[in-house]
Amino acid sequence: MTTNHDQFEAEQSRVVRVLECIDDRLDRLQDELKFVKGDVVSIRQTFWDDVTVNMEDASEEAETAASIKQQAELLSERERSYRRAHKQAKILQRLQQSPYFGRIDFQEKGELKAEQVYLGTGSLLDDEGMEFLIYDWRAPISSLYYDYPPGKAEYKTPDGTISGELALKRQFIIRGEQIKSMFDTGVTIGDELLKEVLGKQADSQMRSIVATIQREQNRIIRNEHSRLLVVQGAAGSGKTSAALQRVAYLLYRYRETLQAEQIVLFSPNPMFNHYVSTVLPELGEENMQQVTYQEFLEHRLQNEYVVEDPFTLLEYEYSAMNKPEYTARLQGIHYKSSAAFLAVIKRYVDYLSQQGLKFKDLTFHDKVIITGLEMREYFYSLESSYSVPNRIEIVKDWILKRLTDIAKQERSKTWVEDAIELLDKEDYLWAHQELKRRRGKHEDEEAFDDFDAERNLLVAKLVQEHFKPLRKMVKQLEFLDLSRIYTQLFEDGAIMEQLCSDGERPAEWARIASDTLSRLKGNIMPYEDATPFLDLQGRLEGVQVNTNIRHVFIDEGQDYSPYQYFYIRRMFPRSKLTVLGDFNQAIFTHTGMSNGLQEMLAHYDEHETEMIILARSYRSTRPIIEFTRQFIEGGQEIEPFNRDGNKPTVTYVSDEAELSSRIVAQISQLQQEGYESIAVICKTTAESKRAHKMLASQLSIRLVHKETSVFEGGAIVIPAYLAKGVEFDAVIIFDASSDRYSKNNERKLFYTACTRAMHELHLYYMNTLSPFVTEASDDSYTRIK
Ligand SMILES: Nc1ncnc2c1ncn2[C@@H]1O[C@H](COP(=O)(O)OP(=O)(O)OP(=O)(O)O)[C@@H](O)[C@H]1O
Repeated sequence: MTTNHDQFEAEQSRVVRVLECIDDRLDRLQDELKFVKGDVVSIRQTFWDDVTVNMEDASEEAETAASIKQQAELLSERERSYRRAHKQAKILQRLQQSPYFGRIDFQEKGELKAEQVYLGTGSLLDDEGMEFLIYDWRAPISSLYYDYPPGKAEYKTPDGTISGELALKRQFIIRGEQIKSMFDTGVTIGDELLKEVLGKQADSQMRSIVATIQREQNRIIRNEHSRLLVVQGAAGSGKTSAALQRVAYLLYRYRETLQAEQIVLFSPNPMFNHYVSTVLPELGEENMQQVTYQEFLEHRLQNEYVVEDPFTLLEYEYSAMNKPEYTARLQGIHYKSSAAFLAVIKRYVDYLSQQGLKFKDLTFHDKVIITGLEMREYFYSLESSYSVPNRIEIVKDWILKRLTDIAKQERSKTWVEDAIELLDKEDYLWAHQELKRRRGKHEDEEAFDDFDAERNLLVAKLVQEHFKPLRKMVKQLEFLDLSRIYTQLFEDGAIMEQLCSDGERPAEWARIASDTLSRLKGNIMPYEDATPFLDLQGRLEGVQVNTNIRHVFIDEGQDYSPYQYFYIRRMFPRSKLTVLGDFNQAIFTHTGMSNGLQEMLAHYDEHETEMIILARSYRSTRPIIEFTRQFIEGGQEIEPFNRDGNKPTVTYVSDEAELSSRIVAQISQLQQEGYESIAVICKTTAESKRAHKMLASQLSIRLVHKETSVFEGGAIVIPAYLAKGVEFDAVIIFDASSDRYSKNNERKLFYTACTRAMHELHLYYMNTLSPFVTEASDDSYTRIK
């Protein structure tokens, strides 16, 4: 009978054997790499030596081209081999650190014996190339490990479903050639390993979760059929983690056709980009593109406007309640983010198709040469059944042609005479040679009118140079006055009346309109106007969509409005979409995930859509989850992962001096207990600055602001909305008083802030405590006087 000890010994000696194989393979690969690298270098150095360059006649030219092509092909083949070998070496080096983390024994129906399947972060074949010593965690068979306890099980392959019996499921923690721990599990992925992983301290960068992916997370990762995959998950339920593993999975599954740069992740802020940037390289994959929605907008708006950042908008939402225009602005934000406003923009384009387009005057040397009015008349004289973008295209060609004529007339103007006098010798030389070239064969013959001909050439060139910027502008359709077209919607009440009935317009429309106009005066585009503005531009000029992108991921999906969803979908028409969010963390008052998503869902057939709910939360200890889930509606549904810890504390302080000394003492104590990442979370930037000023004189603490792009450990002060998506060993809520967090729109912000804590959560308040806490049960936290 085999004992546990025997099993351990057997596994241990297998680890040693596999590592020997890895070492051996790596040695050979290093030699190969050296060799191929040598090849590449020498081909590059002697590239031209081996090419016969001869341009005497057409056939020689063709031969030269063929010889260059041959050399280039050889070079790129060698470079490809190098990259392949390099990637393989990287995988082996990773496996050297820890060859595998799991084993399953699976007996396929009809087979006599169970196959032992060891799972790691890459695959490894034995020397004969017959048997897998390690399976990549993304291989079809590996999904058994994540999906089933021992017993009947099945997995999908591209050729169909394979069923059988799972006889054993074993987990390992292996470092180098040592098995540190090993246990057999009954349930899907045993709690033991997960507890161990989750009990660790926060890293300054996110970790990969391959060894402990949970069954419902695996559904997200391996989903292949949905065009729209929506994940609604509690705070800390592993949405971001699952999304990143999904990227790694897709890159593996479709490795022949899908590149990392064909995947885009919309992330909440630049710091988050840094936080998640190591997960994919750790798994041997390249990072996908990452972009914040604001960067995405700014890229499309080019230089015309700077887009107001969403954080400024949030600050406004949470701190400008007393301003006179507050209600109108909020209503405006809400309206401009809605599907109703999208419908207005569509109708506005129909309206503009008949009347109302604005064009800019074109000036040359401070003189108007083609008026906006002329362009408008020309536009509306065109066949009205043509689409607006088509007609704009025709107007563009018409303007360019007119510019050519105008340029010709300019040649006789005095400014040209003057400018010609100032030309360099090189210009004259150019004209001389150009003339010769144009004459071709008779180049030796000097004609008596050469002087005039050269001068004419110079004049034409000079005028052309002066018209270049203008032509460029026209080609970029800048003659269309988009700003005025957009503002007209707010200026001219009659248009809006025509576009939507009284009931459809928000009650405060007049104030929204005047507030919008005053905001659009500068070159800062309000956040809520940027998307409709760009959409309008696309509808008038023709959209330049991105068909290269195959997968778009939207993290913190609850913070995107219906209009933004629509716009993203339109910009990436060939892309599948994965949206991850938590409507309980919808901190922008104007959005609300269900709204935006419901609009989206309507655009997809049911069979193309999947919604997965993650109810289990892994980030925080059980006491923290039991405390925080009371702040939100339906919070009881959130299931804490069973990890013990201290109850959150709530401390009353009488004044700011006490607040600061208590927090300083708390941070020191946490540091003594070994916690490294400690965040003092504030409601706004203003509060963060104040808190930082108070604390920085007594201990080393950094202030995080919206431009911070690197996520580091240590003690920090951070506004709640920037802490989205990230986590800390310990969280201190700087001011949990009722005057900070009591209104409905502050509830989710408060919840988001508190759920950033992994191991410890401490709240401080002056005067009265936030009702979100007083409504929670007394025994879910410890009161400190
Ligand atoms: N299967 C898992 N195995 C190990 N750790 C996990 C697993 N799932 C989640 N975690 C851990 O739980 C924490 C929270 O995960 P993640 O940030 O992905 O959650 P989230 O749903 O995106 O959270 P939030 O919405 O609050 O930002 C991370 O530390 C992550 O490593």
